[in-house]
Amino acid sequence: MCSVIRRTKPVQLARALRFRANSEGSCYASADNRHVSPGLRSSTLPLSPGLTAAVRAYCTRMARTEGLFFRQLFERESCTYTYLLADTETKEAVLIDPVLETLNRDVKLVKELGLTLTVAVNTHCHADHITSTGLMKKQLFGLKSAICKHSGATADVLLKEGDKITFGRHCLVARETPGHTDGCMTLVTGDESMAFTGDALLVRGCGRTDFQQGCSKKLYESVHSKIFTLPDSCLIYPAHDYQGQTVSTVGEERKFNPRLTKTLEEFVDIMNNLNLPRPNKIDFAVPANLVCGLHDV
Ligand SMILES: N[C@@H](CCC(=O)N[C@@H](CSS)C(=O)NCC(=O)O)C(=O)O
Repeated sequence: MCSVIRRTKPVQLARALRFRANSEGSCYASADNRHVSPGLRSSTLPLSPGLTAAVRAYCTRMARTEGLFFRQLFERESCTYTYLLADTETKEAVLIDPVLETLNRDVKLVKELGLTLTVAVNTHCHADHITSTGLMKKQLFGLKSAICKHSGATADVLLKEGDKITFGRHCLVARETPGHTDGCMTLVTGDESMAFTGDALLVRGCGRTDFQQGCSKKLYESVHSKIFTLPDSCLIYPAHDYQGQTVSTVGEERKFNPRLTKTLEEFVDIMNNLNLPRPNKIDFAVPANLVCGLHDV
């Protein structure tokens, strides 16, 4: 941590982070906000240039792309991150991996911000929670659902390698990253500054490969060829985190990921011995997600 941050008391840092969020509208301390007083008012807080720079460096959840609104949202039961991106001028927006439990929160936010949500995309057919894309389409006129064509799921848009989801002046480019499931995609911003990796790559981890067409060899190849080839500075935004980590970078994961820095053989061995319990909701989440979450609604 840089020296300016080290000298800053936690409450000052929290205020500073919220100030940046309010003034730029492109930063949101989602998971950390759970520990910040909701009544904290920060709009009058002056920031020295040094602190501004430090906060910028610290708060990597800020979009670095001019005119790109970005917000990371959290669903606590499944520890899923949902991401809202929008063009600050045209207000066209895209939502990544929305969860049924937080449907109302997300719809309310989109409406409050005056955004036109054009696409709600799932990075894959999730096994641990039900997507809200189907129900959200009933609430937001014109919204289209999207998922990878190899997922086996129905959606308005079936994506394949290289397809672009455009919103205003920005876009997300689909990279197929199978291994956790056959239909996993990583969505990369047009300038390669951010990658939404779903369950292919997690912060210091990766998705499990023991169900839903999981294949550890495929996952290793996907991450190395489609994610680790992005610039080192590219921010990694995963679909889940179980330890409160919110973001990483390609450079960090290439160096420090305890699984993917290993050889293929060692990786396969690690993945074969994770011994994780089955996700609690898998038996009804998968069939529901194959139809955008509308199964038996
Ligand atoms: N306990 C949770 C499921 C936790 C889990 O298995 N997470 C998946 C991603 S969601 S299918 C995973 O790949 N984890 C990798 C890891 O190393 O933890 C539940 O019951 O839902």
